[in-house]
Amino acid sequence: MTDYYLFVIIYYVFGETFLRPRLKCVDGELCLITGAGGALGRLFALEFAKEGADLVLWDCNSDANEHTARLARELGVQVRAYTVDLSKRESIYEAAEEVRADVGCVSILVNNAGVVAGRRLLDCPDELLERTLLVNCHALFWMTKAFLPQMKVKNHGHMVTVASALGLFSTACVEDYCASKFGAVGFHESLTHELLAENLSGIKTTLVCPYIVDTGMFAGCEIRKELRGLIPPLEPLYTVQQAMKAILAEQRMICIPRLMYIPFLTRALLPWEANVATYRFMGGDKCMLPFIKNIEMKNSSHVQSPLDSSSLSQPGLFMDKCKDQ
Ligand SMILES: NC(=O)C1=CN([C@@H]2O[C@H](COP(=O)(O)OP(=O)(O)OC[C@H]3O[C@@H](n4cnc5c(N)ncnc54)[C@H](OP(=O)(O)O)[C@@H]3O)[C@@H](O)[C@H]2O)C=CC1
Ligand SMILES: CC1=C(/C=C/C(C)=C/C=C/C(C)=C/C=O)C(C)(C)CCC1
Repeated sequence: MTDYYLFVIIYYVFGETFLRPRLKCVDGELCLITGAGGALGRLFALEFAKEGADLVLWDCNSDANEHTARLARELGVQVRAYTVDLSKRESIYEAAEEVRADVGCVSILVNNAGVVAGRRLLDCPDELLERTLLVNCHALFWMTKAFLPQMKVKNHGHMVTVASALGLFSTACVEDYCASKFGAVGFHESLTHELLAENLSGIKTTLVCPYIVDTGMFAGCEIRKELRGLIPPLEPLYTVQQAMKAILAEQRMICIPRLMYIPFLTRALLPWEANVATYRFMGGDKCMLPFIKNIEMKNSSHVQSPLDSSSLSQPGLFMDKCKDQ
């Protein structure tokens, strides 16, 4: 018995590190992507379309979502776009009903949509902090309740959670975001254990934890100048291609780049003060300050108008277009 588990542990440690995994085929699967109008969501849609999966695209930004849908249709797959506000449970359940009636059972769910308040906690309107938790974390509950039951019936499916490196270790001034992404990681892991405990081995899970990606969401966030060449912000396409490889290999988790496993491990292994010293040395302690300053500057130079849609996608701006729907 002990020998068996020892063998299994060694097999997976070395297997995952050294063996080239076989990639699964998702041709003909129905894949739902949230935040599909955004940078990574759009790229996920196009990568899944290239693999032959039909798509259901959700976003609160109808124009951006439709744009993704048009691009994906050009690749020859079936695509339906839905305007959904993920911060509202009812909006999720209603859209899920519509999807079931329109196209049937979703077999791959990519929970990708995410937001950040982008303000210092004490300066941030409560609603903006709440929104981060609702979109990045609570929505995972409702999405799972809406789509997992059909996967369970067939013991077939794949749940992908796009979390963040900031769901594995944290930094200053993004309390809302870290709380939501640590929540997403915990949710994802617990769900994975539950599926395994129920012997539902046909339902796969993948957790995606990227470092800064050059999509504009964290524009300005930077570490110490001398180290920026060593750990540069990630290209969006590279990020999604790495995530796709992990998904198709049915890998349980991926940090992008792999270097991000180091702060994840040292957070747990080193004494707190040693981690603080490392953060200070690498500029990880104040990396969010220029990002927040950026948003403050945009907010202060912006005359707020409900008709001015250019303001709405910027994090930290109090007007939230989703609220108007
Ligand atoms: N960019 C980065 O540095 C990193 C990002 N991530 C994660 O990757 C994911 C994608 O990020 P990225 O592509 O950069 O972000 P984007 O802002 O480009 O895309 C997010 C999309 O989600 C949409 N969205 C926001 N709120 C809601 C809502 N309430 N209901 C429905 N849709 C909503 C956005 O619409 P709108 O634009 O109109 O608000 C946007 O289209 C997020 O989960 C993010 O946390 C992880 C690590 C690093
Ligand atoms: C804290 C810290 C670092 C910086 C991390 C950063 C800057 C992460 C940004 C992540 C983002 C923006 C994720 C979005 O989801 C280092 C230098 C890697 C190592 C030391 C600890």
